[in-house]
Order: sequence, then structure tokens, then C-alpha cells
Amino acid sequence: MRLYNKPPPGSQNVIEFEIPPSNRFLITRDPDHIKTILTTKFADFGKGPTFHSLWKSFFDLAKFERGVQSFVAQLPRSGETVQLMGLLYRATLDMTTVPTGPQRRAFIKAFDEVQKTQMRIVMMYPFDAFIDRKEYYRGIKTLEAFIMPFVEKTLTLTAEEIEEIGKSDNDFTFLHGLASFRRDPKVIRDQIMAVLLAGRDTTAGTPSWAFYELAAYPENWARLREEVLSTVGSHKAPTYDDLKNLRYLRYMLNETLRLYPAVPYNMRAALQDTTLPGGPGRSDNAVLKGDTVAYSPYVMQRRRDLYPPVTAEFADPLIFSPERWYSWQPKSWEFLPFNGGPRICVGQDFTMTEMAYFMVRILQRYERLEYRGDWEAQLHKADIVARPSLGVPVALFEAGHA
Ligand code: HEM
Repeated sequence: MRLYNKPPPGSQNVIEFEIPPSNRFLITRDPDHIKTILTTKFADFGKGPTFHSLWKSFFDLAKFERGVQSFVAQLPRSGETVQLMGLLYRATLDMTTVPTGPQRRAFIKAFDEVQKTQMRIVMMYPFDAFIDRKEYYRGIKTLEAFIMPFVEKTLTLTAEEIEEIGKSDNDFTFLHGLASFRRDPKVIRDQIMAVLLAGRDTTAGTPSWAFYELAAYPENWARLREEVLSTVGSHKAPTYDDLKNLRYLRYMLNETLRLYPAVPYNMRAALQDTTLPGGPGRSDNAVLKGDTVAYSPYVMQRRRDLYPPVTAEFADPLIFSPERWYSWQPKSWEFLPFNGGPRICVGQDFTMTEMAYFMVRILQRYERLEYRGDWEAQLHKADIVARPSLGVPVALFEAGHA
């Protein structure tokens, strides 16, 4: 983070350093550079060999709705302290794959182990060879043992049978979708694993930050609740149309992703010699094949110079203010929580709907939120996905209770 903030005002917003013998790094916080990497010169950059070696061996996702229901059922009694972040992490995993019964514990343990090691490997690059991968490979085997029977069973279905299932919204899963255009069990396993790993922490981390901020701004909670009650009502499950109509809720989620993009740091490896724009009156920055270019939506989205001046409608960019979105739209490439270009997050629409759904169910039921942790001790903890370092300990106060 200190490195990302290093370029002085007026510089090209990029710094460069080298780890001998051959690893050159560029770290940028310039929207034009990010645009160049992710779209204009997309073919010049890839995820890099470390990333590909990590994602070689993988698996699933099946049903969504279950998780939402189990989350709602686990909400605490009015006024009781609950670690909301832990609950959200469990719920988003439930929404995708998690088996029930005795397999459950082994699955979650393996999933956590695989993800933790992946994060360590990425964070330690280029010194990742020192990381012990024994548990990692064991974890992958456990996950595979769970998912492969589902993949194989699905592949016994003919294209016509899958098409028939597709006519029913309820029975058709992501697995059927994959099986309808690829018959290779390994490819299907990899796709499922990719979606599962990409979707859990990001989707759990974002509402965690939202609750964290909302606990500090009771007036925003009240305004959200008012919007939900007048649009959806106090008990009914929201429909897709309801969710689309909740403008303030959408702004609140955007504001959360602006201050706390779930993937705060990212990188690409140059696949060939190329350049990044130097800006008006400056020569381009040379990037050589094999160089790593790191960029940070987190730092970029907090750059004051990219925002309009502070006014009554537009709060300081470092302040959580969903209201700003009523009169302001970020310029393209200056708001990138889901990345951009051909590798934009495929789960973007799904996750925005899912998070809105979560928020609606809680806002319907609870009229007030109280923080039960130590504000001062909280840190922005970023492995690959960012979360509040101490979770989100809160008490929720049910409507109609003292
Ligand atoms: C708040 C929630 C989420 C955020 C902020 C988010 C953000 C991102 C970002 C920044 C990337 C680009 C990573 C890169 O290329 O370096 C990405 C990729 C991806 N996301 Fe998400 N994501 C979220 C939820 C989800 C969910 C729920 C799913 C699945 C249902 C998902 C599936 C994927 C997949 C499969 C990729 C890889 C796409 C590719 O490389 O071609 N994401 N996401």
C-alpha cells in the first residue's frame, strides 16, 4: 500500500523496481495504465505462470438459494452480538456447493486450506517456491472427491436431456450449463472450482464492509430500510424487479465497492514487449516481456485528484457516502471493483443481485445496527480478497422489540 501511494503528485503514477536476477515490477495507480492492461493491449498481458500453475487442478457449484435461507435462519435474537462476517462467509459457501452431512466439515476445511495456500503463493511471488504445498494438494483431492461424482453423473445425460432440464428454472444448475457445451470432466471441474473460489470471499467480504460502515452511519441504515419497506414491504421476499428498483441500496453497494473493492490489488505479467501510456507530453513507459505490472483499484479509487471538489452533495472521497451517487457517476476506468475488459468478473450481475437480496432480508427485519467491536483496532486486511481484520461484531435490533 505504501508502494502504491509512493508516486508523488504530478508524476506518472507508476514506480518501478527489480528483484534480481530477472523480475522487474511496475506498480501503477493510473486508470489509463489499467485500461491499457485490461483492454487496449489485452493480448500483451496475461495472468502469469504462477496464477496458471495455481488454477491447474480444480472444481464446483450447484445450488444458490439454500445459502440465502440458511443465512436468514441463523440471524441472532434482537440485541445479541453476532459476528456477521463469519456468518456471511458460511452463507456464501452454502449458496454454491457445500455438501451436507459428515462430508461438510472435511469440505470446508479443504476449501479453506486450498484458498489460504493460494493466497500465500500469490502474496509471496516470486518467492513462493518456499511455501509448503502438501496440504494444498491434499485439499484439492478432497474437493475433487466431492465434486467429480456430480460432474460424472451430469455427463451421463445427453444433450437433449440437459435441454429438457433447462426448461425448468429450478432443476437447471451451473453444472448442467457447463455440460451442455463441454463434455470434458476436467474442464468442467476446473470451471466449477474457479467460480466457487472467485465467488465466496468476494461476496462475503463486500456486505461485511457494508455492515461495518452502516454501523457507523445509523441515518444511512434508516434510509435504506425506508426504501426497502416502501418498495418490498416488511416480510415478502424481494423479486428481481424489486431489487432493480432499490436505487439507494445499489448506491450503497457501489459506495462499499468504491472504498473497499473486494480484490484490492491485482497484477499482470507482460507476455511480450509492450508499453503503457506516459500521459500528455511524456514518452510511454516501456514494459518488457516477463515484467510484472501491479495495479490497485483500492488505491486508485481513493485518489482524491480523480474526484470532483467536495461539496454539500459530494462528500470527501475517503468518506462512506452512498448519497454521492445521486449526482455523480465515476468516469470509466476510475471505478473497477469487477475489473474491466474481456476478463471482467463473470459473476458481477449475480453477486450484485445476491448481495442486494441479503441486505433486503436483514433491513426488513432489523431497524437498527450497533457496532460491538473496537473501531480503532480494525484494519483493512487484504490477502487476495479484502476484509475487516477483526470481522464485523454487531448487534442487530429487531423491529418492534425494545
Ligand atoms: C462482490 C463480489 C465480487 C467481486 C468484487 C468480484 C471481482 C472480480 C475481479 C476483480 C475479477 C478479476 C480478477 C482478475 O482477472 O485478475 C473477477 C474475476 C472473476 N469472477 Fe468475480 N467478483 C465477485 C463475485 C463473483 C462471483 C459471485 C462469482 C461467481 C458466481 C465470480 C466469478 C468470477 C470468475 C469466474 C472470474 C474469472 C474471470 C476470468 O478470469 O475470466 N465473481 N471477479
